[in-house]
Amino acid sequence: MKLASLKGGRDGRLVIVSDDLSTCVDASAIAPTLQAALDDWANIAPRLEALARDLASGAATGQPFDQAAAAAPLPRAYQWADGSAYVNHVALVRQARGAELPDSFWHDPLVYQGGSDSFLGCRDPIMLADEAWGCDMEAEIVVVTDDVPQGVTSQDARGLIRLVGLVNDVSLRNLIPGELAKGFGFYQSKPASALSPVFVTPDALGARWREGKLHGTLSVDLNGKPFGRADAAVDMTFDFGTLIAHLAKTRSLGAGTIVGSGTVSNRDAEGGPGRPVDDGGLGYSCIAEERMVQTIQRGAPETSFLQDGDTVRIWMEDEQGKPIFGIINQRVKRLA
Ligand SMILES: O=C(O)/C=C/C(=O)CC(=O)CC(=O)O
Repeated sequence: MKLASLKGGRDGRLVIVSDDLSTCVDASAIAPTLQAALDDWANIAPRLEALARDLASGAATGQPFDQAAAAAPLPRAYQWADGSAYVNHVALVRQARGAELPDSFWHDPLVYQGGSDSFLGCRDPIMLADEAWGCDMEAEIVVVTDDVPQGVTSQDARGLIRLVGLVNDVSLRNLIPGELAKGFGFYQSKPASALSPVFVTPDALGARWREGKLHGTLSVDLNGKPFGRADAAVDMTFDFGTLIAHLAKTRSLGAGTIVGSGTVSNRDAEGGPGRPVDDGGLGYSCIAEERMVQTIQRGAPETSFLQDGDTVRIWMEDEQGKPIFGIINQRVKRLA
């Protein structure tokens, strides 16, 4: 089942979207918002599934689904906890700012809590006040949990994942070093993130969803050119079950918690940090990685961070080449 929230009010209006994303049907008579559905998932989900079957069979009349009219599936959420499960990414961004990579990062997940009071829709602009802040995209996978009990095992946590989607976890690279040095973690360096227009239940992902990971190429284009083609399941050191168990070690998690994978990042076939797509590699899911590789190879970064007017496109295709979660397609806009 695929779910979205059409823009309207603070929390949007819940719709069920057809598999091919062409049509949707209002589900607000069952649950007005996605959060309301998650709050009572065991009872609500079977009713939503029945409506999804009616949409697929034609028994329910759909309307055209316009991704541009979609808010984030959860326009605001009780919690957004972003992991950093691709240690290749952490190694490169740390190298870029001269910070060490502790060995513990290979067995103890790194997580921060991001702002969840306003997620951007998939076509909302990235409002940037100052290009000197070093604006970067980070293409990631997210899952949404049901209620998670404190102390859950990673195996049980996998069974509490209700939805899967994509995020652009926008980062301001040049604010990060000073902010992390203060000791309380990210705040100003993590502006609003954008979510994919559609979230999908794990069962509807078939074989792409296994062992707590999403399998498939996460495509990232920068200004219309291929920039990243990494596989989301490859080099993911911590699966989502492990990330959730880490989050719930000392407290329970409320239904609707969004958990991020961290920037998807693959090493290249020779074990190196990766090559650009136009050089035959899998590219990068953020600009900071490419800049670091350029610095290693040629002594200085060449690719600019995001400027006014730049566009970022993030999506994952199914076997027929159709976007599974819709497309995040954002333009950077100077904040006047
Ligand atoms: O350590 C840094 O300089 C920056 C790290 C990130 O941006 C981490 C993050 O958001 C999680 C991730 O994408 O892996």
